[in-house]
Amino acid sequence: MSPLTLPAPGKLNLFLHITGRREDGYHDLQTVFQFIDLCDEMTFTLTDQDGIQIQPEIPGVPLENNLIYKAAKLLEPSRKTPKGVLVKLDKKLPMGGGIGGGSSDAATTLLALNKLWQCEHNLEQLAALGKDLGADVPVFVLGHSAFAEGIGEKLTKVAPKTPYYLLLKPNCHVPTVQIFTDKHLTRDTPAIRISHALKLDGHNDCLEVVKRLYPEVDEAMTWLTQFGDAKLTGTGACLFLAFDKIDDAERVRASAPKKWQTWVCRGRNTSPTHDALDQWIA
Ligand SMILES: C[C@@](CO)(OP(=O)(O)O)[C@H](O)COP(=O)(O)OP(=O)(O)OC[C@H]1O[C@@H](n2ccc(N)nc2=O)[C@H](O)[C@@H]1O
Ligand SMILES: Nc1ncnc2c1ncn2[C@@H]1O[C@H](COP(=O)(O)OP(=O)(O)O)[C@@H](O)[C@H]1O
Repeated sequence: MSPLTLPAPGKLNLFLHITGRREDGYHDLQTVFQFIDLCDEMTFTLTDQDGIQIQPEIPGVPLENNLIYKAAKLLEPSRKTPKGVLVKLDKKLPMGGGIGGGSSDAATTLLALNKLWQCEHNLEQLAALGKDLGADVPVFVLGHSAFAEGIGEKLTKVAPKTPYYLLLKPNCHVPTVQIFTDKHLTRDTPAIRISHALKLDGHNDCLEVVKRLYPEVDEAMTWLTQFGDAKLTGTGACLFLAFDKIDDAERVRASAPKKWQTWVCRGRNTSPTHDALDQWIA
């Protein structure tokens, strides 16, 4: 069987409203997830030797903690072949930036190995398997932009506009749990109806807490806001600003302070992983 190469896209939270807190500490939220065409690239090759290998190692992430490894382990019991797998990872998505690279790698692994190992799960089964790896895994598995509710698990397909985005990463890593446990986080944004999700100019309830804890995010937000309605994705640290024209996005990018990593990318309402998988011939 030929190797399978797939992109694993990042995502943006076009807004993120926190509408409540549950007894188990998890938060009720409402958000719109949209994919971007900035992607990790993953190549899956079946091996005669049993086992799951990942190359290169992600610095600071032991093999057993790598979400690719965890996703592969979840599928091992249902594989119809004794073969192992070698996963080559070309990491392009910044880690811990709120663009979901780890979750996307995990989802892409589930989709790829479901084919290569002939596990024969449908997308709903794969999404259910993946959700314990991270709240964002199901949306990547299902492969369509979505309005999410509950703790992020109730997904309804939506198709927001697909502008160009200038994506900016301040030089800090924001742990999701730190933001969700901060006493200053507001948790009382009134719930909206899905019919308002794409009309309303939503906000990100995590922003004020993230800016307070990470002055560099505050500084980057102040800089990007000069050019328009900049937003934080997820719990940060990445910020983004939408543009109709790629040239405008590139112009602002060229003027960004060099201490920050920046990208120009485009919103996508279907996952590039699914598009590539549909074209794959074994
Ligand atoms: C809130 C989002 C929006 O996209 O943030 P980002 O991670 O993308 O920044 C995600 O859903 C996060 O997904 P993920 O990072 O996979 O979170 P998980 O591993 O499921 O949870 C990490 C921690 O965040 C908190 N958490 C997460 C989701 C939620 N609805 N309520 C919470 O309180 C919990 O403390 C949990 O232990
Ligand atoms: N394959 C992977 N890619 C990225 N991060 C991973 C991976 N496996 C485990 N991780 C861990 O997950 C953390 C969150 O990663 P990521 O999904 O990129 O961030 P976020 O949820 O903020 O978008 C990383 O800091 C890293 O420790």
